[in-house]
Amino acid sequence: MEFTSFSGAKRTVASDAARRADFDEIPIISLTASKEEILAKLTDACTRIGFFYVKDHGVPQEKVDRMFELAQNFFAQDLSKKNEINYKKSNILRGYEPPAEVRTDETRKPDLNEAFNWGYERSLDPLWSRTDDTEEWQDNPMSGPNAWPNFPDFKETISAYYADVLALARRMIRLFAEVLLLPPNFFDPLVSTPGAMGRMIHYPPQKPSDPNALGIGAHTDIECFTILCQGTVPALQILNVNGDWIEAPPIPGTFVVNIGDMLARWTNDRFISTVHRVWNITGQERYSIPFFFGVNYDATIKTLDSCLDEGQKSKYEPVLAGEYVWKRLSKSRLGPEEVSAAA
Ligand SMILES: O=C(O)CCC(=O)C(=O)O
Ligand SMILES: [Fe+2]
Repeated sequence: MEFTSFSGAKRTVASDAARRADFDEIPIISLTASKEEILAKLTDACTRIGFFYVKDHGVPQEKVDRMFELAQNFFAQDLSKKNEINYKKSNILRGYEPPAEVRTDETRKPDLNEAFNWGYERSLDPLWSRTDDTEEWQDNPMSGPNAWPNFPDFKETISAYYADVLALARRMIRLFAEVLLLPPNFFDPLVSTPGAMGRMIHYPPQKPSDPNALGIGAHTDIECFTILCQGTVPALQILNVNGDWIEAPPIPGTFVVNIGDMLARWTNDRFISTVHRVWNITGQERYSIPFFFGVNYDATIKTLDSCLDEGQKSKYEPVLAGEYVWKRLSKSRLGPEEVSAAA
């Protein structure tokens, strides 16, 4: 079987069945280890696997727990209530996505999950909100206001979590800069108002007999990297280099971090953006909270010279971050006519 991701990359898939990851197949990196150890483990994980767990990350468990409680309560509402903020009412795809509408893997049925999506606002960013409470949207297809629901403590709960994960992401991108032998602050000016989107996702249990309808179809992530909080129900699977699906179960106190296509483009695939999917055959409701960290939407992603050998050309054309994210997200969420009308 061959699978083509939205980024155009082709991967071989040996079989639809998944197996448990062997020890060390998805490394666990402690962020309180020595810098030397962190950089060595990150280098290996980013260049060989594209996925790893982080522990000792500094985000308090209470903030995580409150997010999962919020997710359960929010998704328990009637569909009509949730649809008051349907993402099709937002011209930047923010708000509520009902089940079976988004087709992340174009070759299969739409995803079974329902989700709430929100994006960066200065009012959510401690770097800005202490000094400035005006929002200034950048001139690109992804910047703009969120679609917050009328639901108790919604924005407050999300703000508390998002601020900490945003700080963690800015810390991680400094580490990635060092892995790439760049100055640690290389990316800092590019993440002052970053394209940083959060999602709360609910995956209903599904029958194992229909692998064509998945919680979320096979895909690679779009942004630089993802910080995923998995909750307690295992269902995430990643495609290893041999074309085998391996399970990446939740580990208490950790986040899963995976490299996305922006960092793959930046590094000419020295950093690997790995295909993954969610297949929830546990019989339980599953909730997860990914955070997708990209650069400012007006930044250009052009392969770093240090990732090209002398005279080597990049596989990737330079792209404007906001346009790239819009193209990819709208492809799976809007019909082709709506995408060209909105372009
Ligand atoms: O829910 C998960 O475990 C993964 C979600 C995911 O891959 C995504 O939203 O891109
Ligand atoms: Fe993903």
